[in-house]
Amino acid sequence: MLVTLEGLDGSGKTTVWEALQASYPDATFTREPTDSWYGDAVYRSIGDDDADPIAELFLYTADHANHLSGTIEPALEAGRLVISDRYSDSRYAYQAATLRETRIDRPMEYVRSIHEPFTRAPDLTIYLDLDAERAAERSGSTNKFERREYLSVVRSNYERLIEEEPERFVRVDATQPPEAALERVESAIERRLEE
Ligand SMILES: Nc1ncnc2c1ncn2[C@@H]1O[C@H](COP(=O)(O)OP(=O)(O)O)[C@@H](O)[C@H]1O
Ligand SMILES: Cc1cn([C@H]2C[C@H](O)[C@@H](COP(=O)(O)OP(=O)(O)O)O2)c(=O)[nH]c1=O
Repeated sequence: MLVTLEGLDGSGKTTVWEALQASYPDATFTREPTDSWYGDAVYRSIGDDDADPIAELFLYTADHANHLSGTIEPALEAGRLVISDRYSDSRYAYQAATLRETRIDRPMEYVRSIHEPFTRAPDLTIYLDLDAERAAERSGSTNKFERREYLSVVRSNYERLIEEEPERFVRVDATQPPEAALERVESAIERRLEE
């Protein structure tokens, strides 16, 4: 089973992902951007305020393709529970926002269309729900994506994704204390494992 954690920067995904490692010692814990050289290229682009948004989309997508074939699919084929800190929905929400600056219309549909032929949808996606203002504050606004105005567009993109696939997403209030958020996440995973 593939579980993904999504949400704005600062919503507490990494905090939850780290804590889950104690609860699921046999699971495969992974993340995007990855720690491969593709992920290094992505981080270079994140650090470049003038990066071309289309080029950046393809860097993220290359990293995802390699993540899928090298980590996710082998672990799933071995019957393991896989828990990923960010996955395809991050592209659908974030790159759909950056591509607004380009001549591509319907950017979210475009980003989904380039994933659709090869990606694998998660079985469960936990959405850590936090408003853009608090997300920018908590993340420290250290990169170009962590600004309130941009994050509010990303947040509305996530809302669209949830609306389209309500059965895949479980929304967890990220304003509650970390222990309470973790409890909600664990019970959502348990419920899905039992189904
Ligand atoms: N539920 C929470 N309430 C308040 N602060 C939190 C919570 N979860 C995480 N934080 C803090 O917010 C910051 C960002 O958390 P992090 O887990 O790195 O988020 P993300 O991976 O989503 O960017 C960290 O300083 C972390 O300690
Ligand atoms: C995986 C992914 C991340 N991002 C962005 C979100 C973050 O601002 C940045 C780095 O991701 P990440 O290291 O997960 O940041 P955080 O822990 O603060 O949430 O890259 C995208 O724009 N698209 C993507 O597909």
